[in-house]
Amino acid sequence: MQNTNDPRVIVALDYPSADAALALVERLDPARCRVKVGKELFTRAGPELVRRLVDGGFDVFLDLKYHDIPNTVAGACAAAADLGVWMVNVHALGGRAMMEAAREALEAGGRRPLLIAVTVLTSHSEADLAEIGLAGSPMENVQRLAALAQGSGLDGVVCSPREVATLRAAHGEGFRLVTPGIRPSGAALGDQKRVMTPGDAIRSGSDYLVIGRPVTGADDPMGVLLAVEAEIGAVLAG
Ligand SMILES: O=c1ccn([C@@H]2O[C@H](COP(=O)(O)O)[C@@H](O)[C@H]2O)c(=O)[nH]1
Repeated sequence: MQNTNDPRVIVALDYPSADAALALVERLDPARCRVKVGKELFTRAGPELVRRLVDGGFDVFLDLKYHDIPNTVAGACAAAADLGVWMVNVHALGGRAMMEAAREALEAGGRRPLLIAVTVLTSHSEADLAEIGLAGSPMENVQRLAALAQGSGLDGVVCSPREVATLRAAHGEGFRLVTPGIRPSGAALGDQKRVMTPGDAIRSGSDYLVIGRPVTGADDPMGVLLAVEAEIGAVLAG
């Protein structure tokens, strides 16, 4: 079984209402997984739900991917910290000044959440990047943006599990690598393009695995979660 002091799975609560999210959350153990609130649920249910999850003992990753002028992002990060979240994120494409402003805003507060940056979305391929004017492979872009994020004082990045081994070698153990694009063997990819299985992601050195639809869209979400936990546990046990 995985180390319950530092659960590696972050369940993406991509639901259209607080009630739908809470129906799953009530079956989750905060000692065994973390939860992520993203744009859909936050826009529907707002800070009230985030507070409720925090009060329920969950480490909450507020995944709103802030990308705006530095002053605006700094204010948004301070507001996220006030909610008591465990982790908050920005887009690395917002640049150094924005990321530094976000970090400084969090350092000025009492309880400092982890601050990480999205590099290249896991739904993007090299062709998608070319279309928006970013030359090079996803790996090259992820490497460049991860270096910028670390240089701006951030705690880690969001990347696909496929880039984890390279980033781990470049940035060391303390730099958090958070990976969506997790698909248990045989699961539908949906819109994800750069994916790995839970076991392979852990083997590659991923710190935290973000898993949404394979769990939330399953007939038996808890069964899928237990299988993911067992797959991770087997890798961690060596
Ligand atoms: O590059 C990124 C950044 C964030 N996400 C988020 O992770 C989950 C993944 O959900 P699945 O259903 O397991 O695909 C989702 O909330 C995304 O907003 C990402 O997928 N890729």
